[in-house]
Order: sequence, then C-alpha cells, then structure tokens
Amino acid sequence: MRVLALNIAEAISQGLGLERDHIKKAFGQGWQIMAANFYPQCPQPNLTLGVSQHWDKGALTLLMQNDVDGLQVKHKGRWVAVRPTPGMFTVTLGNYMEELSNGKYKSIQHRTVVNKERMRITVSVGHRPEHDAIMAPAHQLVEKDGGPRFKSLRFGDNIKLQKTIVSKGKHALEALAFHQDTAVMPSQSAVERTVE
Ligand SMILES: O=C(O)CCC(=O)C(=O)O
Ligand SMILES: [Fe+2]
Repeated sequence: MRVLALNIAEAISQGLGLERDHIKKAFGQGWQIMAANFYPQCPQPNLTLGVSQHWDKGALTLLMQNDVDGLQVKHKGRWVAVRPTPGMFTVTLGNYMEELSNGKYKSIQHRTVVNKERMRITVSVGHRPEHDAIMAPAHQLVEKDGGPRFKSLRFGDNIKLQKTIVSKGKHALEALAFHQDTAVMPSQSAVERTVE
C-alpha cells in the first residue's frame, strides 16, 4: 500500500513538475490510516447517510470497495456517484496534496450513502505526513505561480484547525487561502445554493 501510494504521489508530483525527492521528503516519512467501513442494508436509504461529507486531510486515500455503489463526490455543486470497478482502487486526493500543489490538484469533497438491498464494505488507507511536517505549497510552484495560494502550517495544527472549520461545513483550506475570492473551493454557501 505504502509503495503504491508513493508511486501515485510521485506520478502526481512529476505531473506538477516537482522533483521526485520533494514528495518523498514531504510525505514519505508519514503514516497510513486504515479504516474498514461496513454499511448494512438500510430500509430507508433516503433518510440515512453513511459517512457525512468531508475532505480527507492527508495526501491521498486508496479505497477498495465491494461492487455496491455508495461513494459520492461533489462535482460542480452536485453529488455524483463514483461507481466501483471490480479489482480497482479508487484514489482520492486530500487537503495536503491540494496545498502542496498550490491549488492545482483539488482535495475532493465526498460522502457515502447506503443501499436498500445490499450491504457495502470498503477499506480505505489514507496517507498522511508526520504531524511535525509543514504543510505548504511546493516552492517551485510558488515561484512559477507568482506566490503561494495558502498559508503554511504544521500538519498537526492543520488537523486541529480542520476539525473546527469542517464542523462549520466549510473546506478547511479556505481558512488558509490568501485570497478568499480565489479560494480553491467555492464557499459552502455557494455550494449549497447550487446543490440538488
Ligand atoms: O467508505 C467509503 O466509500 C469512503 C470512506 C471515506 O471517505 C474515508 O475513509 O475517508
Ligand atoms: Fe474520506
């Protein structure tokens, strides 16, 4: 898992024009959080949520799912189902990657819903840097983009901040964005105006 995640992270960093070592240094020493989720059949799926909406905090998450729908991502203000493909991982990027890429790669807002007929099982492995790692846009990108889009913060402090911000329904990176008008995600109120 760790090797796979690092390979993906390296491919991403190359896509950004970052040196290979940059991502290894930033996130290679971190840790992995594994979660197994069991979603039983639910007689009233319209009234029930699986996991409520959130953004993953780390660099990336690898998700294995059985063949039952449930994961949804927010796309252009609407919840869109991510269909499971047998034998494949779903990879989602988190806040750390959005900040590292200076906003080029988006941390995806997601949630899960439950199914009336079938149970759903998933195993997710999130990859995070050490708590003492500094979460900051990569300096090569800052130079190219003409400035950082986010303030730098110790990753551990960022986790605390995210708890407060996300509980108010906002993307945690909004609190770190230098210019609210160019924040990488629309504000939650803008999202609510366009949803469903
Ligand atoms: O169970 C799922 O499909 C997603 C779980 C999830 O969002 C997570 O573990 O961060
Ligand atoms: Fe998640």
